[in-house]
Amino acid sequence: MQPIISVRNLDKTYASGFQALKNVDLDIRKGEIFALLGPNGAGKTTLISIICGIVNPSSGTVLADGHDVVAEYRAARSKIGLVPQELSTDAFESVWSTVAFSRGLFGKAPDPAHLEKVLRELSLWDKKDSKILALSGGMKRRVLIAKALAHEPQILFLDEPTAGVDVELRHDMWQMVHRLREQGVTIILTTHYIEEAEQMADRIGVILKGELILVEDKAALMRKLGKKQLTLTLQEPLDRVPEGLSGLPLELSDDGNALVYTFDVQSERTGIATLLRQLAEQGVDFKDLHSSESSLEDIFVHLVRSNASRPPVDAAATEVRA
Ligand SMILES: Nc1ncnc2c1ncn2[C@@H]1O[C@H](COP(=O)(O)OP(=O)(O)OP(=O)(O)O)[C@@H](O)[C@H]1O
Repeated sequence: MQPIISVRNLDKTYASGFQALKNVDLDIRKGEIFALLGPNGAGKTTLISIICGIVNPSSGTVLADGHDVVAEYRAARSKIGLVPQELSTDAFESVWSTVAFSRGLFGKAPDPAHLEKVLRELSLWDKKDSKILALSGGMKRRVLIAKALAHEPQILFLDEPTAGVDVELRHDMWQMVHRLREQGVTIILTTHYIEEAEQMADRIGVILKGELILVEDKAALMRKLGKKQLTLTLQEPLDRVPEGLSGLPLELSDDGNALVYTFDVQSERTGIATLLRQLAEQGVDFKDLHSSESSLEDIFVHLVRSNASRPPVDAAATEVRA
């Protein structure tokens, strides 16, 4: 199937000389939930802004549903809904008129029934006549989503959708995302919250210093990079890992009450049988054991750390950062 978004050889150097994106290639599949992860300043917003036609690329191409986002801006943009991080709408407008205006921007005929559905789903219906300025921060976030959905986009971008929102709104957003996916909408979200990506995404892309260093199915990513740990709670505390066990990937907990054995999820042989035999030989008794798997967060921290020593993408980057 043709990807709904196709990014090729994308570079972005801002006027300051700062290279925010370097040679990004990315295909987004129709109907998937794609999470773009990366630390502050990695280039997530820049990438989204280019796909949405708000920022021009320095080189490379982006097609949204087959339309070039620069050459065929209007056609491409009409397929896309963008929920930005901040509201830059007229504070004196009512919720209804600002959302209706957003729909009109894309040349869509008025459709009060659709707008009502969107506002109801976002628990904004009883606020439809309120002025934006009179809304709470959370309600303003809901208005941003309503605006993005007003023209029935096939692709929805959510830039840090749940940063600073309360539990209820976060829950509502996740539900909304799943509902939209059921309707066939493709969703791309950026997030700092690994938990969010872990719970919601089908695929994950990791962006670091302007480079997309990894794109993977979430399940495969967790299988590939995930580690499992087996924790053995000891009968008697130890003050160090016994000599005879020193060749194994074992660590003693700080209080000396548990031994933690780490192994690859992928590898065929976990070494657990050997571990248990050697423990018995060394006379180490345990009263309990449990295993746990690394979270996406562990994987992400590991990725960022192991890439921390990479050189910046160009010399200008060093200057700006210095
Ligand atoms: N208009 C601009 N001019 C110069 N540099 C810019 C401009 N916009 C962004 N940058 C720089 O480009 C880099 C990437 O910024 P971007 O906003 O894309 O990152 P991000 O991954 O979205 O970060 P965050 O998680 O903090 O939102 C940053 O170092 C930023 O300072």
